[in-house]
Amino acid sequence: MNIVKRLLPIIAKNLGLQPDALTDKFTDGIQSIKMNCYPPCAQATNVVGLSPHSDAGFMTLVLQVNQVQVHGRQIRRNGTWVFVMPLDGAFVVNLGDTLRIFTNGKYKSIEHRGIVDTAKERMSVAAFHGPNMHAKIGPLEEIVVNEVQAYKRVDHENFRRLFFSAKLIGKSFIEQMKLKSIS
Ligand SMILES: O=C(O)CCC(=O)C(=O)O
Ligand SMILES: [Fe+2]
Repeated sequence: MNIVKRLLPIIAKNLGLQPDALTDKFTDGIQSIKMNCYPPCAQATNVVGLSPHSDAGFMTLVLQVNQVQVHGRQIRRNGTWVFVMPLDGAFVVNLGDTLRIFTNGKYKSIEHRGIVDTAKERMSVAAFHGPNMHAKIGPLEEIVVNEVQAYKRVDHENFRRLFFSAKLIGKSFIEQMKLKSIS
């Protein structure tokens, strides 16, 4: 959580906001950890490792824990799946849907998926970071005074309920959060 907290004033500054614009939301913010294991599969091209999705939280730090350089992770860029190779000792940072919503779409959450290898096992640890449960999930007021609000504003609890009841299908979850008047 400390890494994310250090990035908050930098993101706020980048958006032209006061440095503490995001700080309060991350007092007692939520952090959860998930471990992923992708065993090798001879029929790798016929199976799914992890379905395409964007993470619902604010920011995810992903660490590949075994040192094998495998083609295990892809992001979708301009409609094409691109491999993201791990760097030794470095996190991969995913921007999540909550960051996208807070910034009214200025920061894009990234669609990604897990790929299985024919010969090598891959393991990763994903640390998901989100605001506290009192924070509303919606575009920051300071941003939407000057522009059209693109996403709904909901209670954090409802937001999480919506996410966990949705299927992991690409960007379908964030689509639900869009306001209908926005194409
Ligand atoms: O294993 C990976 O690199 C991806 C993990 C992931 O996207 C997730 O757990 O949400
Ligand atoms: Fe993910």
